[in-house]
Amino acid sequence: MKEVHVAVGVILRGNQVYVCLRPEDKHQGGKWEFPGGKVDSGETVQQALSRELSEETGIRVNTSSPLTEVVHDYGDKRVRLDVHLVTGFDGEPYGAEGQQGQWWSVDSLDPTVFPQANKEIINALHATL
Ligand SMILES: Nc1nc2c([nH]c(=O)n2[C@H]2C[C@H](O)[C@@H](COP(=O)(O)OP(=O)(O)OP(=O)(O)O)O2)c(=O)[nH]1
Ligand SMILES: [Mg+2]
Repeated sequence: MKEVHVAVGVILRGNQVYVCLRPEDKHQGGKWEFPGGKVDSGETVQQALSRELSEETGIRVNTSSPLTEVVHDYGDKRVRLDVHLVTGFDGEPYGAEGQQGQWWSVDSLDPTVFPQANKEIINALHATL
């Protein structure tokens, strides 16, 4: 199965991260996610991260650092999540594609409301902060 390369941004402010609700009609729909999306051909991960976060949350990424990389096979789709911690940005994130968005405290993140691959992201986040 082809692997989909995805740039994911964990937007961090204080002890909170910004999460969005995936639309029902999408893969893993109805789950909460960290904003991001597919790395287009000819694009660096950094470029994809900036583009996707601008499209999905309206922010401009200024400072980010690699957090972790997670490969996960959902059976119907295999993803490689290139996850970056976004600590510097301009603007106030919002659901720019009409999706719900919320700030959640890092300590209270419940892995069961995210896609399965996110358990590793949340673990990495706790280990880093
Ligand atoms: N953005 C994001 N995707 C995640 C997370 N966890 C996880 O398993 N995924 C998976 C779900 C999707 O299969 C894939 C991301 O694809 P996407 O639907 O966001 O891609 P995209 O923004 O480019 O949108 P589209 O072209 O499919 O409309 O990665 C996460 O925390 N954030
Ligand atoms: Mg997306």
